[in-house]
Amino acid sequence: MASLLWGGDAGAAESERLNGHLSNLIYPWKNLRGIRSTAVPNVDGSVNYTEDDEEDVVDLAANSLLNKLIRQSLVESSHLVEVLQKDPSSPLYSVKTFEELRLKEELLKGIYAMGFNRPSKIQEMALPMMLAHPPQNLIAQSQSGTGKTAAFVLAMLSRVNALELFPQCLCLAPTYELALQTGRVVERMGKFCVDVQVMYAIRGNQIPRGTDITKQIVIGTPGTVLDWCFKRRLIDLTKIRVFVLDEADVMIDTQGFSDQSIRIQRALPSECQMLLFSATFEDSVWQFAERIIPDPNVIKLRKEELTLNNIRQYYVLCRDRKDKYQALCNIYGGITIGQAIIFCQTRRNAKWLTVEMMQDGHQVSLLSGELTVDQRASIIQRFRDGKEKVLITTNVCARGIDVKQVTIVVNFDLPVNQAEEPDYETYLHRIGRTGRFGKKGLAFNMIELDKLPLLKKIQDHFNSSIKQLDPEDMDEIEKIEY
Ligand SMILES: Nc1ncnc2c1ncn2[C@@H]1O[C@H](COP(=O)(O)OP(=O)(O)OP(=O)(O)O)[C@@H](O)[C@H]1O
Repeated sequence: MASLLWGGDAGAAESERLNGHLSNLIYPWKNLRGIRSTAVPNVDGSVNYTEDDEEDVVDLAANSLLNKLIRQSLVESSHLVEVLQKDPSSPLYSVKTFEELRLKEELLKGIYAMGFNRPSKIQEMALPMMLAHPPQNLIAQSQSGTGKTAAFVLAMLSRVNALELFPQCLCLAPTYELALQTGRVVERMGKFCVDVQVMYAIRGNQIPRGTDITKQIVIGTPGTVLDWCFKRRLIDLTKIRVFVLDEADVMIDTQGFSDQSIRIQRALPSECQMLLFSATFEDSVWQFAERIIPDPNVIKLRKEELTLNNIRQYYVLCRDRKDKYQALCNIYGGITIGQAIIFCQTRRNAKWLTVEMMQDGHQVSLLSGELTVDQRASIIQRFRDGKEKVLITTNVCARGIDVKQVTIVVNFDLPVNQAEEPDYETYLHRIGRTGRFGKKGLAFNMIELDKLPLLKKIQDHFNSSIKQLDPEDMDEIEKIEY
């Protein structure tokens, strides 16, 4: 199957250029929220940076892309899938194999070529609903990595008619890069569906006026899709059979996207199948989902809860950051550390610490918000491969990054919110583990005396004990095991 931005070799070349763009990880996320660009420490420990005390803003779209780039396999869950049917009296089907879905031969081949043996938990329930006749609408929510994209790509590919040369499936994504990622899944899964083609309705894809779009699947961002449908009349929405709204939680976070998506949805024919996916399900997502998906079935897979139960937590009282660093060195000298993640509240502290540690000969890498998503992905990959033993980071890494292999987490600064109150959720995300893995861990909090009340609040909030550690008492440090 081919993917074209617009027909002919020129289109293919352009597609390649955009895809290449993505793999070279050169995305200007840093500019999205007005964050200044600063340099990363050099290998020799020297550093050229503009010092800033900025905290990294968590960018949902960037995080989502990062998750996709670093994901290595399906995220399993021990929870049951919850299903809410539009018509509770109709039978509920679930499948344990892809064969049961009676897919086209070439599609089944594509699925197996991707290495999928059986449907994921959410796919077991979602696929029969999505492929049912007559088509059913669906709202599905499950954590990132549980197989949602693969599910709706399968639905789109199974519903297109390759012989009809006009857009039949329309998928909205919150960013250009996320649209390209979904397109890649369509290309891989549809590898043997030779006559099915994808087109990207994204900024920068200039289509001459009067062009007849012959590709069956269009993936794009709401603004450009709106433009192509209403202003330029390149897409006839009345012919769309499957409408997918992906990453709804990220979508509603971007101003204007909800309204644009709703405008597009309103112009679709009533028999068009409408599907909405989201990794999280706050009330705002739910309200949006209900506005845009009529008569939906709903599927939810709850996320594994994080717990502090298996984590031994310590705190060390320090005078200033130099003192914190000294305490860190003592801990480092006293216990055998495999790999550790150290969290700092500001980029400035993270950079300072990186330089100090490098100068002391540690293998350290720095992950912070000024890096492009691709650079972040490659730093995380290197860390996972054990190329660096310590990852120093800001809040940009607190969530969504799988730190299973890391047994030591250091809060070089306690996470606080803008009101200077403890940020409990971030604390939990930094050091918590899913109880299911039952893995043990150690957490060290470096705090100045005036931050002690914050620590106390964290302790009370989680009803867990955080023990004081004397950084000078090497005997005590050496007794710590994990
Ligand atoms: N049935 C399956 N068997 C094995 N691997 C699968 C299966 N379904 C999906 N995967 C793989 O698991 C990973 C996560 O799947 P997918 O991207 O579809 O999840 P997602 O829920 O859409 O995540 P996100 O919300 O981040 O997009 C991908 O690498 C995908 O190729």
